[in-house]
Amino acid sequence: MKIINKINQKLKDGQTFFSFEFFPPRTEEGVENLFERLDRMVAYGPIFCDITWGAGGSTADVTLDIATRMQNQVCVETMMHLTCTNMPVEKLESALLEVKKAGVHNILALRGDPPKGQDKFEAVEGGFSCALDLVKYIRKEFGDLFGICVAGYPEAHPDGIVDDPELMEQNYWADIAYLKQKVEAGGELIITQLFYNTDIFLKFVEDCRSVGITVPILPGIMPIMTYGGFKRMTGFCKTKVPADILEAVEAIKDNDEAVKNFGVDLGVRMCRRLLDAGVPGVHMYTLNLERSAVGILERLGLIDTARVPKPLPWRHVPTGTARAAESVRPVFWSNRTKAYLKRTQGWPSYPTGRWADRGALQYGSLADVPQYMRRHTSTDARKERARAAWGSSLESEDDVKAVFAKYFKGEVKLFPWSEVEGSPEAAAGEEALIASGYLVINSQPKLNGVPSTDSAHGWGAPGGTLYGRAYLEFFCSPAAWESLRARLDAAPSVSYLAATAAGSPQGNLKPDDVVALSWGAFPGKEIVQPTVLCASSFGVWKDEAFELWLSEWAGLYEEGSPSRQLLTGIHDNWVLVCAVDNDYVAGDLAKVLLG
Ligand SMILES: Cc1cc2nc3c(=O)[nH]c(=O)nc-3n(C[C@H](O)[C@H](O)[C@H](O)COP(=O)(O)OP(=O)(O)OC[C@H]3O[C@@H](n4cnc5c(N)ncnc54)[C@H](O)[C@@H]3O)c2cc1C
Ligand SMILES: NC(=O)c1ccc[n+]([C@@H]2O[C@H](COP(=O)([O-])OP(=O)(O)OC[C@H]3O[C@@H](n4cnc5c(N)ncnc54)[C@H](O)[C@@H]3O)[C@@H](O)[C@H]2O)c1
Repeated sequence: MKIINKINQKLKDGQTFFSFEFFPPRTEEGVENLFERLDRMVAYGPIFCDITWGAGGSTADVTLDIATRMQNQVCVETMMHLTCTNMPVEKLESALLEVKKAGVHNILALRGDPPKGQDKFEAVEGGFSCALDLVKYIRKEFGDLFGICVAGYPEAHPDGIVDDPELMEQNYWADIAYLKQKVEAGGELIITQLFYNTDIFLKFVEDCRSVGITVPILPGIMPIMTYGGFKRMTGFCKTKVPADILEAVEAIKDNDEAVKNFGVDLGVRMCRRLLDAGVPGVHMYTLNLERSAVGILERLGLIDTARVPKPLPWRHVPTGTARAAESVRPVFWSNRTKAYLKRTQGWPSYPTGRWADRGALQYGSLADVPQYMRRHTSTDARKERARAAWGSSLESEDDVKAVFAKYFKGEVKLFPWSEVEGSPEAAAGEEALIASGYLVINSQPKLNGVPSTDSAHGWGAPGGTLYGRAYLEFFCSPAAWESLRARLDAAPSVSYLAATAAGSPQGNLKPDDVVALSWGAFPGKEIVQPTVLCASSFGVWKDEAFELWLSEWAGLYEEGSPSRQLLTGIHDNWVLVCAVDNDYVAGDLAKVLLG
């Protein structure tokens, strides 16, 4: 969906909004860290996130890949920066075709800075010499498909900043006249260069309006995070820093913590002034860091880190994309959303309703998701981190059990069966179950009439009432399975499925059974039923769940080592069980399992 349409809706509803800008990290490790941060920051509900295009096109492939993953895996409306530097038209066209295919339909069209070692911008052969040409090109070749944003300079573009006041004034107005051309050619939104004097920004907006530029103008806010970074950036951009700010920063320049805190205080003051003056939203230059941008927004009351909004129990897909209408997902992937989205790429949604044919669900093969099968072990640094969390060597099944226990107590934040770092939502009885030898990998608590605003289990709009059947999924040893199976068969309200790595699923659910696991009643709406246990998907999931023993965990240790043998043995012999207690009022699933 075009970002401008989302902004127009916010303007109509009188709601303030914010957005986050990121840049492509230089290493693979950095990219993975960025995605973890994105997961956390997107949960706060930015209206969009954008990713920069490295100077001179140096990060083209990484930027394209990150933009694609942001839109389709992190599920946030994404805008990609694109510049003309070193980009002949054919390269621009192929980049645009690639993002079009990936569903990234918002572009920040820029000229770009001159390549390193060159003072003046010169168009590459067969390329464009200014952002205006790029905007025109995108509109000519792609019609109205892309939402186009352009850059604005409240203090004029640095090339036009000169000492002579008369010439400066001329350059300032020439820049505004040129900005108007960019808008007339198709620019629907303006984001500005950083500034520290809010009066200058407000005057710039007024001046733009005076020449007939009517599109929204978002202030680019760069929180001061380090003294060095602040000096470098304001020097490079020729930013006018008010004397009181400069003095305050100079006085604390050797105290990094004080500089960061000052940056947050200043960001809050600047944004408050801008919002009070009628600016509709703020664009945060995050520099890929969380603390300052989130700190500012929290103090402005635009986000509440203690209550992160959750429209559904799982991350929703941006409106306007093919998956936007999706409202149901199988429970198995609840901690592996990205792998699920990858394996179901091309589905409009999980088939629901009376005529849905779930027997024919076509999941992508495991080979399509290598990135997500080695989430915690994809780089040496990650392997190191995972070994620190799960043990540098494992001697017995008790050592393995201890890792699960620590994860559910929140003492370990990494887990082979979860893409995200953090502590799982507590369900009933995991501790006792793990102590009894059940290696729990997923669970859902029994809910019977919990308010949708509940701090632990809430999701959806306020005013709703939530229900859920207790669900537990775990590996158990072949010896434990014998007696457990008899108890599960005898329990009147329990449905279950079980399988070994090599075997087919067995249990008391039929292949086309679907059990509702969570549902909510909201005023004026039909029942929403976002999580299900889908029997036909279990066969697909169990291969993934077993494979994670090997790709995420056993692979940390040397071939032939006792640790690797231990984990491979569990993979080869243990049973994966998923069980649901249909009695969400009086059922006690943990009791059935413990016997
Ligand atoms: C929000 C934002 C994001 C940015 N992101 C990136 C990024 O991801 N990657 C990156 O490399 N750089 C980025 N930049 C920097 C940007 O590429 C540079 O500032 C560059 O020097 C100018 O780009 P532009 O799109 O503003 O250029 P343009 O709009 O083309 O303008 C450049 C200058 O030339 C003048 N000019 C150009 N053509 C004409 C004309 N026909 N008539 C009159 N005047 C003209 C303009 O007035 C202006 O002074 C970003 C800048 C901003 C503000
Ligand atoms: N608003 C901007 O003007 C802006 C934004 C992004 C990038 N850029 C320029 O693009 C080029 C490539 O940037 P990169 O992402 O590869 O790495 P980088 O290391 O130069 O910049 C890292 C990040 O800092 C921020 N940033 C950099 N220059 C900025 C500026 N002048 N104003 C506001 N924010 C700025 C952006 O978020 C950028 O992604 C550089 O020349 C950079 O200065 C400018």
